[in-house]
Amino acid sequence: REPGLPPGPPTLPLLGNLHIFPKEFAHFKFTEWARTYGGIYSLKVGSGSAIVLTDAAAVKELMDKRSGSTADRPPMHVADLVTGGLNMAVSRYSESWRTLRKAAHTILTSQACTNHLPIQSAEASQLLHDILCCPEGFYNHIRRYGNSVILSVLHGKRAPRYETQEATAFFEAQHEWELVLEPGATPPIDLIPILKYVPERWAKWKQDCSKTRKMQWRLYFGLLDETKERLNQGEENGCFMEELLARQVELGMNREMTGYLGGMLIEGGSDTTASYLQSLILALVAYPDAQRKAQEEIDRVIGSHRMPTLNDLEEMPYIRAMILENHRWRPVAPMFMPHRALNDEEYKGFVIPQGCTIFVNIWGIFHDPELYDDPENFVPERYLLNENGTKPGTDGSDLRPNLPFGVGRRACPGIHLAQNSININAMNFVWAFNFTPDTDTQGNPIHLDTFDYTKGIGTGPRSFKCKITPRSAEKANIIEREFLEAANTFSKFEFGLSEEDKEFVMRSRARC
Ligand code: HEM
Repeated sequence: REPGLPPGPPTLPLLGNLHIFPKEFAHFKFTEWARTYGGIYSLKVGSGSAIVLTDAAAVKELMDKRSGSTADRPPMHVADLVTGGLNMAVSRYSESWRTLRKAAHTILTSQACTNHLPIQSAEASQLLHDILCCPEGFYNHIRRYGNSVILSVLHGKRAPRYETQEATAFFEAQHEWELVLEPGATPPIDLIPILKYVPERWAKWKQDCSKTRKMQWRLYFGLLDETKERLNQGEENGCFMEELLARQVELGMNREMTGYLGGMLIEGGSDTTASYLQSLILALVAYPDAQRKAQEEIDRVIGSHRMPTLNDLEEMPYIRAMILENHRWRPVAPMFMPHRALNDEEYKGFVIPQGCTIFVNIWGIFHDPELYDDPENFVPERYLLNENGTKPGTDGSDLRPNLPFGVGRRACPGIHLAQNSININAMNFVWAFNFTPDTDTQGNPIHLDTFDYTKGIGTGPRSFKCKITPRSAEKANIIEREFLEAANTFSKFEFGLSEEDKEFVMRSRARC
């Protein structure tokens, strides 16, 4: 370990800490080390260094205030092979990243997302309807919802079923992409660059990259061409890609960048939103008191005769607290995405060397007993005390409520769209349903493992079982009615549907 680096676990010659570097669920090990080595510590990976931040003040200073110096991403050769360097989330802090990022900000403004609320609310009403008709399928209904919202808002084309061609194509391409990105799936190409030159026929990982690239291209550029076709025929529906195509030259985007931006935003927005909502259901089942309090509040504010709308949230401090608590309890990206230092930085006497990888261990911060009372449990009440949920007498001013969406120049550009989805559905869920544990053959509740999560940079609960029942016949009727009324909003996003999709749409609108 070079002088000036923050402390960290003991190293071995040549390997550094490589032999103990966690291959999965790194946030748990990183948090354990933080409790020993402190809020800023370092890991040696061969001759390279990684800095792990589990300290809110350090995150604020280094990642937000000095973002110009910490907004790079570590090089990832496999990502470049698949995306040609055009995936905004993993691409380096480069000219093309800046162009893509600017384009994303141009379309995903708060106002633009508000303009798309009708389709988001219509999709949310289908989600309630799907759960009402087939509660045991809730996990995939939510996944369909997450995907269909982003497909509609971005590409103007919705996925009425989980099996709709575009949804399936996305889930399959995404699965391949995640496999390619998984640590250990490829040789350490970024550490030993000569491996890049192994011919494809001898390198399975290169074949996997080509396969993933083809799958992504087919979907992303297929959607782009469909949007162009609709524009040519004068059938605009106001989706974001239409705007992007119209402003392509002004934004400095070529065809490849436009197609990839549209595609990578599906990646960024689809399963993240779904994972958040799946975690919320897990929490509602595992913490019945919190569920009851949220229901009491929504009953008081809304009653039984109508569904909630986004404007109602202002009147519901407990549900707002529950939404923040779900971000804290099970963050969708427990270590954000790795950043990289562009320059040497100095912080509290430590050196953060140029070129090092920086991990923001948001899990460790959100589960720090120094900051939060009873951090392992889902306790929305903490966010009624103050906006950061910290325990009395603690200074939480280095935190901020939107911290789960990332830091500095890399912070999530989809935050407005995501928050609208989260807010609408969180209210809908507690208004509409009771969520209880599944039972065994003797009728005993089955204990839920609230740590059974998927691996990866973005994580969510693995598929789990629970019982979901409507809270009243009146509410079930309102859900049916709202879903039928949504048909109007859906109609301009339902073109080119397969025969199976058309039949599904007809059947689902005929009866539950
Ligand atoms: C619950 C929902 C979501 C959460 C919690 C979330 C969180 C995050 C986080 C933590 C990052 C990494 C920030 C960093 O490295 O500092 C990120 C990046 C990103 N997110 Fe989201 N996100 C969500 C939804 C969305 C949606 C709906 C979209 C698209 C419409 C989206 C698009 C992106 C993109 C493109 C990036 C990469 C930004 C860059 O590297 O410049 N996300 N998000």
